Amino acid sequence: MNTSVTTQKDWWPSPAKLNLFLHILGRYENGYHQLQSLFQMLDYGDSLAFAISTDNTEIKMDTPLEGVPDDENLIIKAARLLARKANCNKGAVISLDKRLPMGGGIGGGSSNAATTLVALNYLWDTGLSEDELAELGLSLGADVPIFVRGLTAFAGGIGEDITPAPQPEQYFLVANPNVHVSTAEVFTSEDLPRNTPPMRWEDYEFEKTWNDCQQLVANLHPEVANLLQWLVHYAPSRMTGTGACVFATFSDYTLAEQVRAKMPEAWQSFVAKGVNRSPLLDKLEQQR
Ligand SMILES: C[C@@](CO)(OP(=O)(O)O)[C@H](O)COP(=O)(O)OP(=O)(O)OC[C@H]1O[C@@H](n2ccc(N)nc2=O)[C@H](O)[C@@H]1O
Ligand SMILES: Nc1ncnc2c1ncn2[C@@H]1O[C@H](COP(=O)(O)OP(=O)(O)O)[C@@H](O)[C@H]1O
Repeated sequence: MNTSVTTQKDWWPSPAKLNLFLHILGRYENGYHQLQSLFQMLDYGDSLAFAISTDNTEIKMDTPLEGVPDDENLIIKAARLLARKANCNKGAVISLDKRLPMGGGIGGGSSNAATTLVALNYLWDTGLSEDELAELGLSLGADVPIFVRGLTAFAGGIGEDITPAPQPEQYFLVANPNVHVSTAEVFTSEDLPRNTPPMRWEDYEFEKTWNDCQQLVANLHPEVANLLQWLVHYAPSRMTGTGACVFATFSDYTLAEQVRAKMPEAWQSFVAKGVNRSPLLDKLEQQR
């Protein structure tokens, strides 16, 4: 008799974001930059599953991430941080289904950390509030709180000062020029503009904004410039975050897919819908 039992994994979404614009206003004394941005949540991303243990406190990946040792994986860091903060005596074996390019400016690592905090807080029953999770997340990266909150939002400060900003329904063709851009490298460059005047959120219009990192990154990596030049032929296009991914905006899904079909194969790409509420929030609500 076959006694093996297969239990289906319960997957938690870890969505990508786009920075629809990114203005750099200045630099704080600690080296971090004061910015203004619009973080658009997408319905597309990685997924994480958590097997909880109640008899030991071990936290480990069962799907190691190529090039990222477990001790440096933001998923493991987030889980350990939560366990410490909440004096948790449980463990977890974590699976990651990675779809998002790493270091692409679409927030994969930060989103993985936020999903880990939100999911384990529920599965371990550690009872932290959303504010407490966002604060914990900030110590892992400037982008983690916005993924914990899970809303399309304007962000100020270093990215943690969040104002929800629902956007009209749009589709995004997101493409990866296959170059890795380090966020730290961009922010330490002498050539980065750092003097964009502050903008009132109510004055936001896509056409009147830009990404202050785009020119620098396009100069450093001609592939980014080539990709932008190709996309802008079809739709308004811009780089996200500190790069290297680039997006083009469409009001129609089919049109976005048609342009994607024409794209040279060297550029990996996907079409995603912009959402005002992250799929992570929906997943959490389904549990309750
Ligand atoms: C600027 C954004 C826009 O989304 O770039 P992307 O990483 O998404 O491309 C993010 O806020 C990045 O957030 P995140 O990637 O979490 O940043 P962190 O790990 O905290 O910091 C990475 C590096 O960027 C610098 N940094 C980050 C945020 C900020 N407001 N000013 C900075 O100068 C830090 O000095 C650090 O060396
Ligand atoms: N779980 C993770 N997923 C992705 N990257 C991770 C993860 N843990 C650590 N990292 C590191 O964080 C870096 C930035 O990753 P990511 O958040 O995907 O890019 P970006 O901040 O440009 O959107 C990666 O190059 C990688 O070294």
